[in-house]
Amino acid sequence: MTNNPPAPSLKTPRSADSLTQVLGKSERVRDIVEECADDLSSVNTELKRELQDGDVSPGVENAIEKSEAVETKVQDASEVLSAVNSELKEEVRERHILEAHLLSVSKQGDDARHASLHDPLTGLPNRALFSDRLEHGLAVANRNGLHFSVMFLDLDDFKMINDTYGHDVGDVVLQTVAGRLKETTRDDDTVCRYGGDEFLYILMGAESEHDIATVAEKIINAVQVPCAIRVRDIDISLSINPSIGISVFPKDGTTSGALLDMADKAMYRAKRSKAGYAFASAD
Ligand SMILES: Nc1nc2c(ncn2[C@@H]2O[C@H](COP(=O)(O)OP(=O)(O)OP(=O)(O)O)[C@@H](O)[C@H]2O)c(=O)[nH]1
Repeated sequence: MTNNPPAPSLKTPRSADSLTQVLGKSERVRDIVEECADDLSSVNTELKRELQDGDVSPGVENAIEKSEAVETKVQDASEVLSAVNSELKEEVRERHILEAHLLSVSKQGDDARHASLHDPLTGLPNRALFSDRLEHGLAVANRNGLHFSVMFLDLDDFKMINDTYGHDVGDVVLQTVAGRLKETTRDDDTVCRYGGDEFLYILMGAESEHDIATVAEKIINAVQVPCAIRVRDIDISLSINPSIGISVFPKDGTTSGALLDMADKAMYRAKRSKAGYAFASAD
């Protein structure tokens, strides 16, 4: 039987801060060693003067020689320590640069991830993130026998705002509406910008039509509040109504596609009837 050597364990490299602490300790040791070298040197100088002034025994002469040898060693050690500390200082400097670079790369990764999952105009989750959350919601609801609903919200006559006041004003309206939708969302829920003037909600937990309708009314009331916008130095107030279609899991569908499709159709019914919101129906 052959004994394989144990795999080398990978240790996390020391951080620049931790290396700085080591450097601090090493510099304190170097200071002490330097001090010892200076003390030894002055003692040895004194002893040598005594040696020149008078007779001393061979034993003392021997001791002085040894003491001078120790002085040389301590001085050498102090120089080596200084050189080691200089290298350590350079290491700390490089580690700082490396850490700053890693931080910036990691931030760029976070920013790119955030950008790929959020709508740049409103900051809301985008379609991709919504799909992910919807699939997750389906899995959780399936596993635990829970209910949830999907709301498809489309703004009424939004094109008219763009056509009348310009695209930039339309953008501000979309941002204002998005902010209000976010405010009416609970932590468990998700709201996303699906595209153009369309938004989607996942409403976890609400089971009865009455509860879901209450949330839909709350959303409509929030969106309907007139938007105060300054257009080319003139303050205007723009009102917009949403139409909401609602599908409920598992009654109206058990896949994301089916739930979105049912909510979309219900939204068009709500828009046609100007009812504000409508639940999906089998017809
Ligand atoms: N300002 C702005 N407009 C956008 C943006 N994305 C899409 N739109 C416009 O949003 C409008 C959406 O129009 P529709 O939903 O088809 O029409 P609508 O006027 O809302 O009519 P209904 O939905 O039938 O009530 C179009 O004019 C698009 O050009 C955007 O990011 N900013």
